[in-house]
Amino acid sequence: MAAKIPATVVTGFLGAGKTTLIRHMLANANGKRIALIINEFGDLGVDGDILKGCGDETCTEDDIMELSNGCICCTVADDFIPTMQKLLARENKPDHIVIETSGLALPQPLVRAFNWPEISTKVTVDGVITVVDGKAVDEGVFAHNVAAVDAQRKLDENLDHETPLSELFEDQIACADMIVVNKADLLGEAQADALVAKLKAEARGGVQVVRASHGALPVDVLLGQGIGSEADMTGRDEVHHGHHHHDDDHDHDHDHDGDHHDHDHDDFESFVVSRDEVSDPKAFAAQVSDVIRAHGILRLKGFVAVTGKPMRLTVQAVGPRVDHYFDQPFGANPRETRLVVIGQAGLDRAAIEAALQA
Ligand SMILES: Nc1nc2c(ncn2[C@@H]2O[C@H](COP(=O)(O)OP(=O)(O)OP(=O)(O)O)[C@@H](O)[C@H]2O)c(=O)[nH]1
Repeated sequence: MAAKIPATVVTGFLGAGKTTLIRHMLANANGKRIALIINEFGDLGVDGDILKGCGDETCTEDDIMELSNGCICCTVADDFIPTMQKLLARENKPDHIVIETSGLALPQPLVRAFNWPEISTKVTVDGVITVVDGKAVDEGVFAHNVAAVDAQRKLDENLDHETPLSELFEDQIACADMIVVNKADLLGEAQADALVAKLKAEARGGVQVVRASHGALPVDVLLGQGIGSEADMTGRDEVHHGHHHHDDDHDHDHDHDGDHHDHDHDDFESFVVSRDEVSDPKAFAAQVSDVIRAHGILRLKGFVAVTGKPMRLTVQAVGPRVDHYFDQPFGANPRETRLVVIGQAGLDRAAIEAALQA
C-alpha cells in the first residue's frame, strides 16, 4: 500500500499571515509538489488570487483548490471530503497537501475529518501550524483575554466570559503542533521573546513555538513534522465545552436550512464593496484605514483599479494597518475594484459602502 500523503493544516486568526507563509513555502519548496486547498471567508477569492499571482512554477493554478462557500468548519462534510477525494484521485499525486483554513474557522473539525474512512487510509495530518499575528497579540488584542479566561475556566467550567474572538484564538492555539509568531519584524527582541514564552506556556506540551517575519521559515521546519494529528485529539479539542460548543452537536448532515447554525461564525459577517477607479493609492489607503477605525472592521482585503495603471493594487488591512502594493496586471481578470470587508456581526454595511466609495 502506498504511504499516506502528509497534509499540513495552516490555521490562524484573520490577517495573521497564513497566505504569506504559504506563498513563501511554495516559492521555496525545492521541487516538492505541494497541493493547496484554500478555504476563504467571503465571496471574493482574494487569497487564491494572491497565491496564483506568485508565478512560481511549483504553484500551478491547477494545484489550487478553493472552497468558495465559506468555512471548512461548516462545510467539511459537503465540500472538504469531495475536494480531497478529487485531489487524491489525480494521476499526478502531490508530495504534500497544505490546507489554509479561513481565519475564522476552527481547525479541530477539519483535523477530525481526516479520520473519515474515505480519506484516512490515504492521507494523514503531518501537523497543524497556527500562525499568530505577533504584533496584534503583543498589543493585547487577544492575549489578555486568554490568560484571564483560562483562570476563570479553571474556576468554573460553565462560565462563559469570552468574546468569540478570544475563543477562536484559544482554540487555534490548543490545536497547534507548531505556533508561528509572525510579524516579528514589528516586535522588539524582548517583546518577541516574552510572547514566545507565553505561548509556549499556553500551548500543549511539546509544541514548538517559532518566530518569523513575513512567514519566512524553511520548508523543512514547516513540513515533515510527522505528527498524525488526527489520531491524537487529546488536549487538542476545543477549549470551551461549557456554553459554546463548536461542533459536538454540530450536525453536518442537517442544519443546512441556513437559519440557525449554532455556531460562532454567526458572529461574523463578510461582504464585498465595489467602487470606481481610485486616483491616489496612498490617499485611498488612508481612507480605508479611517473607515476601518470608524467601524471596527477586522480585516479588509482586495484589489483596486488605479487610474492610468495597468497593474492591480492589492490592498490588505489587518485592523487599521493597511498595506498596499501593485502586484500584477489585471490580465484576464476584470479591471474592477472589489474589497472584502470582514467583521463581527452588526457592521453598518451601508455606511461602510458609502465611506469606501467616497
Ligand atoms: N510587517 C509584517 N507584515 C506581514 C507579515 N506577514 C504578513 N504580513 C502582512 O499582513 C497582511 C495579512 O497577511 P496574510 O498572509 O494575507 O494573512 P492571512 O492570515 O492569510 O489573512 P486571512 O486570509 O485574511 O485570514 C498582509 O498585508 C501581509 O503583507 C510580517 O511578518 N510582517
